Amino acid sequence: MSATSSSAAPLRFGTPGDQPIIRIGTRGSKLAVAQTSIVAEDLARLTGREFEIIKVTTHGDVNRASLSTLGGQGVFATELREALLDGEVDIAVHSLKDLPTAPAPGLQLAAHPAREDARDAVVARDGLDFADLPHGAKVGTGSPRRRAQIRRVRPDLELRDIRGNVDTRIGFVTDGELDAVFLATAGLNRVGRTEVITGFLELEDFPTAPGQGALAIETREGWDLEGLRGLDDAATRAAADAERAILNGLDAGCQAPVGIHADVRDGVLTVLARVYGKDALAEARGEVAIDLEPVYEQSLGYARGEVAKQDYVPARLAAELVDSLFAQGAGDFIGE
Ligand SMILES: NCc1[nH]cc(CCC(=O)O)c1CC(=O)O
Repeated sequence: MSATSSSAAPLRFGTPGDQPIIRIGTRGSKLAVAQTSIVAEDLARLTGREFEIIKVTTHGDVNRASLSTLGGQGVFATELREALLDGEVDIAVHSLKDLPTAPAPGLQLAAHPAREDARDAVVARDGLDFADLPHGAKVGTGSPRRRAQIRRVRPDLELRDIRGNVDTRIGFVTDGELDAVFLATAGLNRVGRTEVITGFLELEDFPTAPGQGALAIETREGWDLEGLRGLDDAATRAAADAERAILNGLDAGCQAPVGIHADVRDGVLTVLARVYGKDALAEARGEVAIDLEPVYEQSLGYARGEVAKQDYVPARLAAELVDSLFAQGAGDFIGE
């Protein structure tokens, strides 16, 4: 049984009708509730139904240990998935980057809304951009990927392992303890804190975590809702599938020192993947023309194991890149 709680004033969206309210599960953090509210508003508009947000407390929220010691894998997703399977909620909204790549039996990834900005943001004192940080500045991040990327370009910076929600991390800078922290731009935008951003880490040098900036709408397998597909963005889905197929192919979790970013522009899927070792780097990039129309149906079949890797363009490109990364020693870096 997962811990669910509803606040005094229920969070409802849409107009009450004859049909039952649809319950949307989410983590209780400000970011989770903010992004789930955006989804609920869109769903109300697309389906004409009424929705209520149910907060589910997850292991990742209760345990305040550093994510690197927690191990990462699914700490935020497991209880939400249990609530879905138990029928306590009908829909779960996840940050895609926190969702394990292994398929969850009995559940389906029903939609990926259009992705937000995938870049990491710099939040620094005095409006400083990354390049302006003085020699030896104290910077905080709990992410092994961000640590590796920063170490490569600015070995002079003093790295501190921090974690906590968006407000906590911004607080390290505003209270003067650190010179800068790094957060997902998407999260800052969704909670309405865009104004704290003092710079961006561009994806070319700082490819982010697979799925960063994207959301996943999960439901019980076979559960369908008229209009739900209207929320799905084919380009986001293709990019997300490619990124997650690489993570899965590397046998790496969301805490691995891996940066992967894919996007679709003008009918071309471009994927960049980097695996960071102590002193070395494995990099692979690829491009392929993609027809987004069939991606939706194919992607659902691919998730169920009914569409083979070699028949699904994003997965095929991902498999090629994984081979190349392993040939460059990525397997050793992941274990380091
Ligand atoms: N690991 C926590 C987490 N999960 C999703 C986001 C941001 C929103 C997103 O990437 O969609 C964050 C915070 C962060 O990394 O700054």
